[in-house]
Amino acid sequence: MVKAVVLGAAGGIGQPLALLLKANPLVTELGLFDIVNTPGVAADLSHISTPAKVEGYLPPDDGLKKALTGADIVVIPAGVPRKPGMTRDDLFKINAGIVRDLATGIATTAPKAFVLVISNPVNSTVPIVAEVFKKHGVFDAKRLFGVTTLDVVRASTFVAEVLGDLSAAPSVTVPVVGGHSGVTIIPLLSQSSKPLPSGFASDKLEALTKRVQFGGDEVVKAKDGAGSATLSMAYAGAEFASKVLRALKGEKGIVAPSYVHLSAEKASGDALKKEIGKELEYFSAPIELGPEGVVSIRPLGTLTDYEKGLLSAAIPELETNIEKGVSFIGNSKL
Ligand SMILES: NC(=O)C1=CN([C@@H]2O[C@H](COP(=O)(O)OP(=O)(O)OC[C@H]3O[C@@H](n4cnc5c(N)ncnc54)[C@H](O)[C@@H]3O)[C@@H](O)[C@H]2O)C=CC1
Ligand SMILES: O=C([O-])CC(=O)C(=O)O
Repeated sequence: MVKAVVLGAAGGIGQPLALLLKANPLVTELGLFDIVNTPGVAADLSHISTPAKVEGYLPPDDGLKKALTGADIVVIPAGVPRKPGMTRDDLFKINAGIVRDLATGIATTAPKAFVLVISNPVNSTVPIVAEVFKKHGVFDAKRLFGVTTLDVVRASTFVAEVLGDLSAAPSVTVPVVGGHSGVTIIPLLSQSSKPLPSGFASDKLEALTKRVQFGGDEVVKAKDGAGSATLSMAYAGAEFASKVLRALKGEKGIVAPSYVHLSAEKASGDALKKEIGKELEYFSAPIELGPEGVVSIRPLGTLTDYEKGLLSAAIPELETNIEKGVSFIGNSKL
């Protein structure tokens, strides 16, 4: 029996993500929470002929607590999306408080659940969840994940496009490490499972790297005020959730990049800090998953000089984003 819960389930990401979780045969119960519209979304999904029993909850009558009771995995896409001209950090003002309050609900009702944070800015919202959990004495770094899968999905697609064979996209794997905003997104294209064409020019490599780093902006611009990536994010979120669930069920050797606290597995986390050359608390790297969550954090491996430059450029912004999330909770009473 597996209960999955989506917080922000009526939104642009929440609805298609809930659909994909309803379609996942590993899920037997699906709890949907939002401040609006969840009864309708739940009624609609409940007619789909898959195992999951679906319930929708709203804030009155302890809806958050009811949604979270018995949760094994909680996915959080609640919060406002970007409009053209905004950075992800501009969302902090509104989303930090939303994520803090939802994290408080999880800490008190489902402290053992795996928590997958989608709400932006991920580089700061994951530390917010961790700090809330620490205040409640329930923080387990192995179970907290910032969802960076969309960067990986984009890298696979864009590399396949460069190779002129979109049908290769599902089998192209590119480690994307660092964080989830602009220059903190570091695609390690030299490690693509399908190499780029030999003699791939450096200006093309730079353009491809930038496309992965700023793929979110491409969608924000195209949607022209109507929000940011929702469908590709729902796909990516469901992919990552499915890997976490398969690992929970005992499948071995599942690896997926995610933004985690580097204490999640001490030896490999410390080794990664050495590779990065900085005492960062959080970083996105390929993670081996198991029934208890993080089993180990994989090393970055050999970086090209260009990728080393990307890493150096990412570190100051990551540090600032992490500190912003940590100090938001700071000494505040919850
Ligand atoms: N990690 C990633 O790769 C990505 C993250 N995002 C982020 O995901 C978030 C959601 O994006 P969209 O779904 O497009 O936005 P949206 O506005 O369509 O949906 C957000 C939903 O959250 C709900 N919500 C607001 N406050 C809430 C609360 N206190 N409790 C529960 N639900 C609440 C809203 O009612 C709405 O239904 C944004 O912060 C966006 O930046 C978006 C794409 C990719
Ligand atoms: O760009 C945004 O604001 C949404 C997001 O995180 C992405 O699409 O990667």
